[in-house]
Amino acid sequence: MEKGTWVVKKGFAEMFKNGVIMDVTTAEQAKIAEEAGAVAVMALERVPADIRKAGGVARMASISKIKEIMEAVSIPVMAKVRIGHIAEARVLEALGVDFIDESEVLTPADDKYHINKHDYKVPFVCGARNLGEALRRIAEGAAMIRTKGEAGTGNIVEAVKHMRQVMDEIRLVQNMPEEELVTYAKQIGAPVDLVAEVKKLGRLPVVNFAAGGVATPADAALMMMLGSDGVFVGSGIFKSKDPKRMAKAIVEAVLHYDDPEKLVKISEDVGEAMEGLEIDKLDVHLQERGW
Ligand SMILES: O=C(CO)[C@H](O)[C@H](O)COP(=O)(O)O
Repeated sequence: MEKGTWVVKKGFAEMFKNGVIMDVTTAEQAKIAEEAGAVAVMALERVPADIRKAGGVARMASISKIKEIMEAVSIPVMAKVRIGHIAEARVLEALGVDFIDESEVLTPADDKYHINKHDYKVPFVCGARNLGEALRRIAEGAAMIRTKGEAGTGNIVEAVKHMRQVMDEIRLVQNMPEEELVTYAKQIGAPVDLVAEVKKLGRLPVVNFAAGGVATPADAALMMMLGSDGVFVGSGIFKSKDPKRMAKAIVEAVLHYDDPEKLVKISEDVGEAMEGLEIDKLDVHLQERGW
């Protein structure tokens, strides 16, 4: 099958279903993620909790860092670019990463436009807080969506809010009479053909993962219970007391989210979770980036 077609990009994303994608900043962390059963890793300079602490401008990771991670593992390697940074995206595509995350966790490069992702052979994942935002990203060519949550906080409340919002809107569209679709599409700023596809499928046309704030196995299970296709975790693993155990437990929790007895076992002895932050006390809300 020809590389870079819509079918291949979307199908590749579907292979991550029911899995955990872990942010990693070194080869050593990438190996921990792979051994824990992560379906992919996301190479970046710092996990979101440290990006938050450091402040300043957060950019695509250095080439040497991404290469180090690509050489360390055999699972797919994703990497982040700044919103709208078409040059960072071309660099990552040429480098041969498996997936690009056009991410609000990095400082946006363009305050109006996202990347035209149809123009690339490499698939993209993008963040969204509601159905309109998710469908705008898909219209631009995103082959995978992740709800944004509030990355780096260890606080699951925003991830829950965004997943519930997307799921509520999908249910609304499913029950909507055909004649209301055009007006609704206009209201949420989404192409009407994609709104019609959501109505037909009863879900987004691409996989939808949860991200931002997952800090315990129960948080990961919660996102699956709410209808997520899988989970991204960064700070929740590598800012916990015992990343190896936490990583394994989160992978297990995603697989067995509907089995409370198993979740008891999985949640035992994971060590201390990362410290959490209250959303109203934050200086920066990363989720507000993207349009
Ligand atoms: O940025 C991401 C996806 O693009 C991260 O994978 C995710 O949001 C991590 O958040 P956290 O550090 O809160 O787990």
